[in-house]
Amino acid sequence: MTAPLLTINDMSIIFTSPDEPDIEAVRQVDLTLTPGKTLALVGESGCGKSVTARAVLRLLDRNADIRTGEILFEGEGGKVDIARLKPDSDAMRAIRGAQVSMIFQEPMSSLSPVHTIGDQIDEIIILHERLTPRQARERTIALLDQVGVPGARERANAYPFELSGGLRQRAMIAMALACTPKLLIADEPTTALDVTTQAQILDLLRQLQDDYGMAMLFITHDLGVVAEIADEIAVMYLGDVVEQGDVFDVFRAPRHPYTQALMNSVPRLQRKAERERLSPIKGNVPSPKDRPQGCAFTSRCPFAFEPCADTRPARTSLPGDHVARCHLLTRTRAEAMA
Ligand SMILES: Nc1ncnc2c1ncn2[C@@H]1O[C@H](COP(=O)(O)OP(=O)(O)OP(=O)(O)O)[C@@H](O)[C@H]1O
Repeated sequence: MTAPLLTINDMSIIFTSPDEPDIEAVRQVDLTLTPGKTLALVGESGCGKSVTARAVLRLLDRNADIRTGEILFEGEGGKVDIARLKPDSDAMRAIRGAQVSMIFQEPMSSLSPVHTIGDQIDEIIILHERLTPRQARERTIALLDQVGVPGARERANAYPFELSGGLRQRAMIAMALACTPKLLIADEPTTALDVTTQAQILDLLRQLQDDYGMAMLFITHDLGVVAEIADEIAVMYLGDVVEQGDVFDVFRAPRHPYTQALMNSVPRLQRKAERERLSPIKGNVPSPKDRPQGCAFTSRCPFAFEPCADTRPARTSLPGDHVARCHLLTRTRAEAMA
């Protein structure tokens, strides 16, 4: 078995504000990322996916605090706990952008509008690898070519606004790969693209992962994308990872009512009968300020029973590496009512 590249243990992230109670946006999360594998982080808006990913790069807002836990990274200089590094330290800068990089839904959040894409990629290469400008440019052209930018040598001189959305996304991926990262974090990178371009970008990421052997943390709310790209899945709800495991195991037999509800709310085009039974999840995700003391999903769960509102379910191990947090896995409803 390949050794993990990044292990998050028991990580809780709190947002503080002078006039409001603290918000626990991420609660005791455990995740493992392995070289060559993709972990999809899934859940509705506001459940803590981006906060979890940004913690790995120490790119959290100033009012955030990693209150508990560790983020163990097998870096170039040996194992380091990212949770203990200062966000602006040299050690963190050596990891961010070089060993771990990130791509976003909106390429313009990482591309500068006033520099050519070639200049921007050259700059990163020169910063981290001490090549000459000429060598860096050759590397940039090779990267743009590898990510499928046609006419890479000429396109390197283009400004982002001169490229289509799909090409901009490819340029951002080239930039993220400039220092051959060990981990690529992808935050909804295909959400804003049309389906054809989305499929091409997913293919590209899979191909690059094969070429570079990097681990990937892929944030999405789209289970179709998970099926395309992921090896493992972690389902988040209101800051909790409620279920995680091998994609095949979780898709075949989801054990948490939230995962089940998410899957029932996705249309499967090839199965008309199932589409007719499509059921959206009732209600809305509560604000983290109103989080139930027990299971985060209690207020929307059709199976909630006596312990759910007050007692947080433990992580229950299921066959394989499948884990879920639900009282139904340890007690049946009938038992609890007896
Ligand atoms: N600076 C902040 N101060 C207070 N709360 C914050 C701050 N940043 C994020 N949060 C809260 O943390 C929670 C998790 O947010 P996060 O952005 O991780 O959700 P998400 O699952 O990535 O959602 P989306 O899919 O919409 O990006 C949300 O309730 C959000 O309001």
